[in-house]
Amino acid sequence: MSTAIELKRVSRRYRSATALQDVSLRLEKDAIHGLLGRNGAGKTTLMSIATAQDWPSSGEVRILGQRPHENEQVLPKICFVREEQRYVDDALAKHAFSAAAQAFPRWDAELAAQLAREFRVPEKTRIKKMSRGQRSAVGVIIGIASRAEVTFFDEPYMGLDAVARQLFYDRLLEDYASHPRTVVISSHLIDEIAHLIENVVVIDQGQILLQEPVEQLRDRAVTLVGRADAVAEIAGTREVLHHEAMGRIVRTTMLGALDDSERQALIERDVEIVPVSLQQLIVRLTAREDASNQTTLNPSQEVAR
Ligand SMILES: Nc1ncnc2c1ncn2[C@@H]1O[C@H](COP(=O)(O)OP(=O)(O)OP(=O)(O)O)[C@@H](O)[C@H]1O
Repeated sequence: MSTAIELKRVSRRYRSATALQDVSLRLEKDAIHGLLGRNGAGKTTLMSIATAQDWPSSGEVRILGQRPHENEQVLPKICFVREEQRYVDDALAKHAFSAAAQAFPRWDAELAAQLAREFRVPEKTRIKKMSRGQRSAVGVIIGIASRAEVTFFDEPYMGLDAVARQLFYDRLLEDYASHPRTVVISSHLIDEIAHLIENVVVIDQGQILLQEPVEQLRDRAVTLVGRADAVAEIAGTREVLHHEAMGRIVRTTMLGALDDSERQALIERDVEIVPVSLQQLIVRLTAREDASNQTTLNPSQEVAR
């Protein structure tokens, strides 16, 4: 595995808060990673430090094997799309795109123009005067068309409607397939980006709680729907993450994969196996992790909104 992003014991302390606490992380090159966590978990801080827009209080960062801070060799290879991006006062979208063309060597102007039409970005409205969704679209277009080797999207969907969000996911995946690169997306909409990401990183209170390939994570649990006695029989001594009863029918999410004989037994007893929601699984697993870390969090608190 080749590493694109590496943090070694990175901390970021503010006078009143510790945003990152001794974070060590290696993210694989040419993969799409999801950075998930509750409000204030440290996602933006981590991204700001990895993209050299902020300095760590201690620890080291390597992007494509180099320190990114004040490094003219590696900075053009990094794109950071964030909500509070500042633009020149009277800038139109085309001005932001020209600036991006200067900043990113692999910029594709035709792709940017095509995306601007698809996202319906107005040509003659100053970015400052655009709606929130239109401004987000400008950022998303820059993130995709920059083709930067390492691209960070910090909650890129703010203000984007459902059609525009789907367009973002589709176009990002298409362009990623033809131009592989390393992408990190922070999001609260876990199930919405689940099909996009290959690797999940969950951060909470400035620390990494979980890092795992999505497929592996999904295999950790199953959800069964069927008669209570049949489901209980299969569940056996497995750890139950979630349980709902609807009359005699129950819906139970439990840890542990099923073997062939258990699958056969489920068919015979008319118990259905349904896909586990990644959002549910992460919420439950991190609540468990929190409890075992003996933090003061209430286990019912959720990682995602
Ligand atoms: N400039 C700052 N001064 C003081 N504290 C800060 C500053 N920036 C961030 N923090 C604190 O650091 C912690 C992490 O903030 P960060 O913005 O990284 O979280 P986040 O995971 O991106 O949250 P959200 O999902 O709400 O955007 C929070 O407790 C926040 O209050």
